[in-house]
Amino acid sequence: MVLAVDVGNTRIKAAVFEGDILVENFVFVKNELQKNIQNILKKYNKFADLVISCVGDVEKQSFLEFENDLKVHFMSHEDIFPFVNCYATPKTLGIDRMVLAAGATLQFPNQNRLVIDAGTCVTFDFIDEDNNYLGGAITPGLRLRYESLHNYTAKLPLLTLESPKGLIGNSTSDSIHSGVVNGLVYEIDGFIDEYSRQYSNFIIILTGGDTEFLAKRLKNTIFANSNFLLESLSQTFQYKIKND
Ligand SMILES: Nc1ncnc2c1ncn2[C@@H]1O[C@H](COP(=O)(O)OP(=O)(O)O)[C@@H](O)[C@H]1O
Ligand SMILES: CC(C)(COP(=O)(O)O)[C@@H](O)C(=O)NCCC(=O)O
Ligand SMILES: [K+]
Repeated sequence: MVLAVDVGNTRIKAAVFEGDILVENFVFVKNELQKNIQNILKKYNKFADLVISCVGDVEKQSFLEFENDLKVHFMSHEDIFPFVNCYATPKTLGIDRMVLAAGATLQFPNQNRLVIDAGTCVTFDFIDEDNNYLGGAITPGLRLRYESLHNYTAKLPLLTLESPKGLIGNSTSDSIHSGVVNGLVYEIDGFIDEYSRQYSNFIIILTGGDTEFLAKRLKNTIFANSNFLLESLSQTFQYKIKND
């Protein structure tokens, strides 16, 4: 069994894999990392590997204490990936984005792929049909947009995610919900439309904490899978073992 852990900038996601099958998944916050991992290890008690993709500020040491129980692998830029990295600054590319690109390459062979990860930030990653990772875009995610409006103004309240009542916000809160939610939805659809002008055919994968909320609001057809990063992490790890 493999325990895959994704440390994002907001939350930590973990999933238990038996071969390719996702058996159970977990979400927790940074300061409950060790307690949660311990509980998962105790519950299944037959893990061989712990594989981690980390872009959040969690110390490596927090995972190394589990080395007595299983093998601990941190995905890194030095690993083998199934695509050619054409990013001009490959060493600064988020390891989560590399894992997403690897998952898209392995799961959807011989086609152009656009991966959209709606987490703390919304990231776009494009891998062409020849398996060249070209790059993409980074923009603030939904919660970050609400927080920025509050943190950088004197008068705007901090609101939590809500469906806008319509296009035209008729109060401060309605205006914020329309701006944040409609704004991101139009942005994503706008990006997809622009990609469509350059590439006649590509599949779109949407993942991250805001997947469900966004999926039903986009006009474009996408393949929505909240677990895509964890599944990709497990697949990238298997790929690394086979090709090392
Ligand atoms: N319990 C929660 N806590 C924080 N964010 C949440 C929660 N549930 C859903 N979200 C949404 O998930 C997004 C963050 O996604 P996530 O995948 O956890 O980010 P990251 O991978 O960057 O840690 C936020 O924009 C927020 O709207
Ligand atoms: C862009 C990110 C902050 C996204 O993080 P997340 O929203 O998943 O927490 C992360 O992929 C990162 O730190 N990237 C480094 C810069 C780059 O990818 O070019
Ligand atoms: K992201």
